[in-house]
Amino acid sequence: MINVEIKKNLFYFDLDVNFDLNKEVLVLKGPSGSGKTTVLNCIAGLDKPDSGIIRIDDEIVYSSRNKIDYPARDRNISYVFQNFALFPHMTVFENILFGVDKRKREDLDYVRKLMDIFGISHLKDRKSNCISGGEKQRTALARALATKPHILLMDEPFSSLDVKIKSTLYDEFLELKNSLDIGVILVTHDPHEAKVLGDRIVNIKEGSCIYDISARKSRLVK
Ligand SMILES: Nc1ncnc2c1ncn2[C@@H]1O[C@H](COP(=O)(O)OP(=O)(O)OP(=O)(O)O)[C@@H](O)[C@H]1O
Repeated sequence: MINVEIKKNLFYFDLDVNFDLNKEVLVLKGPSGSGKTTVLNCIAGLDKPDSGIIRIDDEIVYSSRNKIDYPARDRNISYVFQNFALFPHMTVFENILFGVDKRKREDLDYVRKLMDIFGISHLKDRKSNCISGGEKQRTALARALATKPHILLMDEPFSSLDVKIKSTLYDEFLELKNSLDIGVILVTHDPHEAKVLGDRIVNIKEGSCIYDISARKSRLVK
């Protein structure tokens, strides 16, 4: 589904990562400054590797050798940013509709369904700067899924939330992920979150991948 083999010179070390993603949740875990966000940005087309190749659904979206570099909008990827990046002057509904073809009735119905699933329908007309952290997280996730991406990138989306809200959102996220059948790359510092949500964990240390197959095993034996 996605294959990443990229190198990039960063300030203190070289990023050199190499992994595949299928329809699963792959967790990128590692200390602050180890290169996790840079990897997501390169996959999304918001940053550029120095060399390498990125394939999405068997299509090459980035290749240094062949000088291919698809813009972000053509990669069929959605991105949930750490601070959610909602448009504060827009309502919850307008935020989620952003990027959706509003002329298509089935797409509008899908947006309403997502709002139901995430329990935010009652906030439809509320400005997004007047909702709680957990509600912002749900809105950001609904917005990311509204465009029906093949890949979902999430950069520490739960980090600013309290423990109780986090565990509710973990359950909602896993339920939805199973029904959507998409690939997810989730960046986190939190070992518990990595274990609960990840099918597979890739640790990044100073720009290099260290694989950890234990997470997948522990999920399989449950
Ligand atoms: N455009 C850039 N060019 C060179 N170096 C960069 C660039 N952007 C970030 N860096 C450096 O690359 C390293 C990795 O940064 P990155 O934001 O990817 O780390 P991270 O693992 O996501 O960190 P955090 O968990 O704190 O968000 C840092 O040392 C940073 O200073």
